[in-house]
Amino acid sequence: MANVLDIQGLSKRYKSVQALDQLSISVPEGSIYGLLGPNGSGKTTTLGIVLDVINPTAGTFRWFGEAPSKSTKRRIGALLETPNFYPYLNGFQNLRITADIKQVPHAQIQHVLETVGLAHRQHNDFKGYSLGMKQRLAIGAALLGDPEVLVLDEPTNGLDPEGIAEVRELILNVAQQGKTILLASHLLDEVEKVCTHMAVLRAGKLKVEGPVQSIMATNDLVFINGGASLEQLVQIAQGLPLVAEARVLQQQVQLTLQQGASSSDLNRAFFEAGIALGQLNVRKKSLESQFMEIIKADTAV
Ligand SMILES: Nc1ncnc2c1ncn2[C@@H]1O[C@H](COP(=O)(O)OP(=O)(O)OP(=O)(O)O)[C@@H](O)[C@H]1O
Repeated sequence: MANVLDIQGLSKRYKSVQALDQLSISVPEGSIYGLLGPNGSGKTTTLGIVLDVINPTAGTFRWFGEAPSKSTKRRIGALLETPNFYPYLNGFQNLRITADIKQVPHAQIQHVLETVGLAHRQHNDFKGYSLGMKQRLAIGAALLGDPEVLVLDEPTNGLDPEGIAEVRELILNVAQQGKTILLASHLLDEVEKVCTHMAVLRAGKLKVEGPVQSIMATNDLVFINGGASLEQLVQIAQGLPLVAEARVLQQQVQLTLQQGASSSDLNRAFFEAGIALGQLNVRKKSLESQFMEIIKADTAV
């Protein structure tokens, strides 16, 4: 899979604040790529730089394998801030103004309204739209010009649960049309539910990057018991190189495995230590607990 965006060693300094520090990430074509991090971690700065509204202090980026230019810009649709729609114009009329500004044929408006699920409400005034509808219209404005990539900064911020669900569904629909989506979010849940790939930023530094599935698949929690006392199991586990952490937790032993180690490796290691485990259960850690660990690991350094 080709990358639509390659970022190399990107840094941004605002006086005393290092907003971005040597960020290198790649966004694969067709992915929904989540830039995840707490407030102030550098997400908006990253998006601003790749959209050419913020100048980097150092580093480079390439869109579609090319240096950024007017022609690469035309292939990108972006929503960094909520656009100022006219409250007394309807959805269609508002998009027509955007289409004129972007010099996009009006013929595209209908298709965009259908994509964002507002075709049936296009003749209603913008002021009567729900928050979710307003945000969907804003995404529609970014889709005018039929861009290959859609860049969204915190697309569900400030929405009610219904609006959040609508926007998430829309993001998935747009991705199904073959577009790549790069979004910034501080919501783990959002990235977990919507994204195929992710990068975690903390204080401008990249902490982890990869497919969401593989990031979530690492460091599974394993629960064991039987074959020996809980204390003995912990002691043996702590001596095994494939175990990162072991502790007694409610009549079982909870283990975290080293990256790459599997539960069958663990079973074998116990067997070789003369213990036939009575029970072994694997529980995938939530992205949230992994995220907290990534953040903690950083502050501990
Ligand atoms: N124009 C600016 N002048 C000075 N500092 C800035 C400016 N823009 C951003 N910063 C600082 O750079 C750091 C990164 O900010 P950025 O907005 O990129 O983070 P973010 O992850 O998008 O956070 P948020 O979700 O709060 O917007 C923060 O410490 C922020 O205060």
